[in-house]
Amino acid sequence: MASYLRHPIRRISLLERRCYTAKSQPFDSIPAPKGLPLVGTLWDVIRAGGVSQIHRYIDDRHRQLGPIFREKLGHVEAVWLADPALYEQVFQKEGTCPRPMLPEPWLILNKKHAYKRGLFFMQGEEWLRYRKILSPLLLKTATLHRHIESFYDVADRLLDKWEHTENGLITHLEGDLYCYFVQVHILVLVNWLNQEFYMNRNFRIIKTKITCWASIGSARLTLLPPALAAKLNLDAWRCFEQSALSALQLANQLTQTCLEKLPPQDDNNEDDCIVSSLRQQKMVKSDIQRIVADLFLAAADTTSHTTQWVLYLLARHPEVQNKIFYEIELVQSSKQRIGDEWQHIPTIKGSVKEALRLYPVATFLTRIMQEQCTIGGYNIPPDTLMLMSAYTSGRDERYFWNAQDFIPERWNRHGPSNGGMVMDPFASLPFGHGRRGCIGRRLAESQMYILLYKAIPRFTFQAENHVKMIMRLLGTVDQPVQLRLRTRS
Ligand code: HEM
Repeated sequence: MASYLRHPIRRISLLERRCYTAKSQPFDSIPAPKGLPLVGTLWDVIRAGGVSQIHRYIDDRHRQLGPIFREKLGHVEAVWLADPALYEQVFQKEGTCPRPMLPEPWLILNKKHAYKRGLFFMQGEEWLRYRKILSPLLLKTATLHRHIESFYDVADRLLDKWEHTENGLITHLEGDLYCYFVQVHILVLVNWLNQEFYMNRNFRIIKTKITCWASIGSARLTLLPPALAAKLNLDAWRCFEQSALSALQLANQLTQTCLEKLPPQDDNNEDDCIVSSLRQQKMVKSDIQRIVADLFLAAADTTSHTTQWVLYLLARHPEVQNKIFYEIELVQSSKQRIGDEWQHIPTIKGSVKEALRLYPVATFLTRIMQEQCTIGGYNIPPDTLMLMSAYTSGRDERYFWNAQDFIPERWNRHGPSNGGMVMDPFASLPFGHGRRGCIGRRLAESQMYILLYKAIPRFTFQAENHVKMIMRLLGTVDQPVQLRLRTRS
């Protein structure tokens, strides 16, 4: 907050917004920091705390250089944006098959090991074809509602486990949530979950280690040209390669096991789960496998880290927990219960939105412009990488009243006290936007709402420590969150 007040990001006037499209200055005139010969601004990054603090580093740059600047970080040159009007321009010009930035270490790895990957790694016509098949399946509410009872069941098991922790202290929140979200995604994707999986504690332990290695490995790689690191087989590359291969192997094994457990193809059973729907589309098994394996990887990390932030914020705000508790009581006492009450708790929805605004797991949205265009009044050549700084715009006072504070009510459109608390919702885009926006958004939101809907009536949460955000591929906590829970009487 203090840093914001000292150096507010320059405001973009209405006139300037209009001018963005009217005139175009050369690319080289985009503000840029002064760097040293050869190493550029590398020392600045290291001084600021390295790649794990990159969100803060970029935040400071925006205060210094404004809502648009260009900078080469490591081997990647990009134009950085922190303004909803500029985001809008990027999405307007992203084309029919938008190109996000694919992490280079993963591209090298895919090529080296001849891995064909899922939707996120696809481009052009191939991406468009699979996206058209997957979008309606993942957005279909029937797919979700079919599993509600099972979701409740998985949530109850996690909460039962928490109820029996010693002194009510949850010490492995990240691992517990990861396991929970893998289980609910298995239900949706392959409609199979049994005792064997609940018992597979190894999965959680292995995965926790893998996430950690993969993050450390690729974080170290981002300052090194990955192609060079791979060619020289440097320690950082080997670390990344080992952990990434283990993660892929695990996701593939899981998908393979799930495919084997699936009942034989039944033409009348198309809505049962995503995999059987894909089989209905006559998709070959190897394609189903790579797509579903990548969905597991994309789904479990993002939802578990976000839920960790939500629980942490709620634990710091007992008054919000109580508000949710009373909203749930109210909905449950209503005579018009229809079984989807979990969808109608405004403070749960607001809490998830606030956690994603303050701690967006996808801290930067990326697009590679395919044609020459004008953004922010500057000429942008084809193949320029645009990085949208979600962390910075989500905490900007111009778009959110008391932007540094956790205020779930600000998102309640029908509430009495939200007037003027969200000036521009486009400044917080935690699921991205446009044609390549997150395909799992509805699924992720529902699963997070259901867990909170089950948890808050049972417990109150209290945070035993303070955590900060660091980048480990995703925006996550710098140390394990220690939650103490008490059973509500
Ligand atoms: C809190 C949870 C989640 C967050 C914050 C999140 C965020 C994002 C973001 C920011 C993108 C890039 C969007 C863009 O560039 O415009 C994305 C893409 C994607 N997400 Fe999610 N996601 C979440 C959960 C999920 C889940 C549950 C799934 C799968 C079931 C999923 C699957 C994907 C896939 C496949 C893509 C690539 C889409 C494409 O390229 O067409 N995500 N997500």
